[in-house]
Amino acid sequence: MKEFSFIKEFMKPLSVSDEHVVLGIGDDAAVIRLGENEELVVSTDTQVESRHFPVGADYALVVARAIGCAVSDLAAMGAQPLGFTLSLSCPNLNVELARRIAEGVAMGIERYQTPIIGGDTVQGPFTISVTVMGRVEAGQALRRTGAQDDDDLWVTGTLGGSAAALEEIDNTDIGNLSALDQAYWQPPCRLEFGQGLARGIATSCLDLSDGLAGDVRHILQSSGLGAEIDRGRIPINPLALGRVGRDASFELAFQGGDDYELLFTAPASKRQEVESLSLTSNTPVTRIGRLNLNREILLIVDDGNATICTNSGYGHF
Ligand SMILES: Nc1ncnc2c1ncn2[C@@H]1O[C@H](COP(=O)(O)OP(=O)(O)O)[C@@H](O)[C@H]1O
Ligand SMILES: Cc1ncc(C[n+]2csc(CCOP(=O)(O)OP(=O)(O)O)c2C)c(N)n1
Ligand SMILES: [Mg+2]
Repeated sequence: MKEFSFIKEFMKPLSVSDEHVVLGIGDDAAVIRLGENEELVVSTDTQVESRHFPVGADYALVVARAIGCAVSDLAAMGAQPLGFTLSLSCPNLNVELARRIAEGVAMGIERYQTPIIGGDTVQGPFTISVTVMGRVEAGQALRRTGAQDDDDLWVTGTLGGSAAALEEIDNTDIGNLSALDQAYWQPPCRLEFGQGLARGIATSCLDLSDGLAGDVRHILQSSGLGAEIDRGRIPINPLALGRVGRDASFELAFQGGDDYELLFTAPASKRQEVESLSLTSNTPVTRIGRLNLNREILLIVDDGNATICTNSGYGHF
């Protein structure tokens, strides 16, 4: 069974909204009402050795990246980070490993502007779980739902760099990462941009972890809409393009995953606001397509020819 069927069919029915739970299972994070004006945003993500990060990688890099991947869900909700907890499972623990973990935590705290507030430490296979908490003004959280017919589809940054780096990750020397390696090890985490989008600009938003081809479907499915994406507009990481060429880098950008950029929708009337937010937050942004009424169908337009995309991005199981 696919992870999304498991979540939808078995877990989601157990989650009910009540006066406190504004948003339960199914989005990048849950939203809990605290008072009149504030909501708590909570999300958890687990990283497993050899599945999410290469065997033998420097643990400082692994831990800092895991924090970034988790905080990225707060960016996708337009939330301001409040803190994170770190649950660690390691086969053994010595002073050297402890130092690497502590260095990674310190890097993550600094890079992603989020304090550590707790965690858990157990023996077992290398696994890291990070739970993040953030705040939004009541009713402001960005969701995967909410896109409207004719909305523009936008993406931040460039795509495919992380997957290209991962194809040849042999160097995890923390002091000597290439610019392409950084695309994998240092998720961009668009916090300021996400918070700006939540101030009435975006109609829906998520962060790209499983690849554009798969993740765009979360927006389409939850709004009952389709989309047309202009293949030539997808912003491919130039270093990935240089390394593997046009077609292969397109595949990495489209379905490689691990980009942690934001994918969002906004009405055409908000184009100027998106552009000026991009400037003030120093976040590159590209308009890659438009939503339409063709239920959940993704069309890729290339030189005037349209093809239906059946690719569904990264999946566990
Ligand atoms: N085992 C689980 N039990 C309950 N909820 C889950 C479980 N696994 C995932 N979810 C929920 O399903 C939704 C989608 O999860 P996921 O695809 O991991 O999102 P993301 O890519 O933002 O991390 C989230 O709301 C998440 O909290
Ligand atoms: C060693 C290694 N191989 C392959 C990948 C590619 N990969 C693994 S999981 C994944 C998807 C994102 O992980 P997931 O647990 O689904 O994160 P979430 O969507 O919950 O944020 C990708 C692209 C990787 N990151 N590391
Ligand atoms: Mg997740």
